[in-house]
Amino acid sequence: MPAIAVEGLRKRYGEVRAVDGVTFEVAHGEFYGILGPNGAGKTTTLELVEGLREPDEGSARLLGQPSWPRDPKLLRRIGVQLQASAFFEKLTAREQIHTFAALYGVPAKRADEMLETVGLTEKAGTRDDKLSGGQAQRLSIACALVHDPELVFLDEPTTGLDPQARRNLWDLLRAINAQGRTVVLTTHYLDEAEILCDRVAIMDAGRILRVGVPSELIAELGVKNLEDVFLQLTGREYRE
Ligand SMILES: Nc1ncnc2c1ncn2[C@@H]1O[C@H](COP(=O)(O)OP(=O)(O)OP(=O)(O)O)[C@@H](O)[C@H]1O
Repeated sequence: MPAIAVEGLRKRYGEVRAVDGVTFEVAHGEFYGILGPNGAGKTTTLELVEGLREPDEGSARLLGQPSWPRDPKLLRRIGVQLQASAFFEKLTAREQIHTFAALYGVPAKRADEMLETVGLTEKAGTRDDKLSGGQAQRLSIACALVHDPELVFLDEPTTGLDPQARRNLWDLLRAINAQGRTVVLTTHYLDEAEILCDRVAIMDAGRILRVGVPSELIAELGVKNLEDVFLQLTGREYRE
């Protein structure tokens, strides 16, 4: 049984087919990337898969269970990185993660360990609005991991970070995956997907154009990188 099985997902917003018949599977322990330009439908796909939105059609199963309608027992087993804007207001980094831990019934000690894992122990007493972009991203990842989920979903985790902060976050994401967790991320950085992901699904206009191992896709199409793969598949230059 795959960790994630998605079948025929569709979601429309008025005339816009944000997700237009998406099917894919993710194996246990896989690092899977959903990539595509702005507006491709990555975020909507992820929200449907996570069970945060109701699909118009199709279904997603996580660890063998349907993600919609939501089931608290299943939610306990998945971690969703929320945007920093979803933090509780005016709390310090430590207070944020302790609050998440308390909601999940996780001991405070575990919350402190997660702060250490993401390298934020020194910033534990800093209020969320005083953290840098990279620190806030790491705190949101720590909050998503505090209850030790088997599946981790990250929506554009490195957007807006400087190159060094991006690399640090890549190390953290690799470590999370190396612990045996299944990781799904969306990104519009093709270089990031090429470096991190075991397999990628390339999305455009609500559809998955191709799924594969980055190096195999590049070799198959006889091109240099994933940007060229996108160009070959769509006939358009990839623009962030
Ligand atoms: N709540 C909404 N109401 C109306 N239209 C929406 C809504 N959410 C997304 N859309 C539209 O659906 C399409 C897909 O959006 P989505 O955010 O899923 O793409 P994305 O690939 O994640 O893009 P980005 O990288 O910009 O976040 C876009 O055309 C977007 O404008």
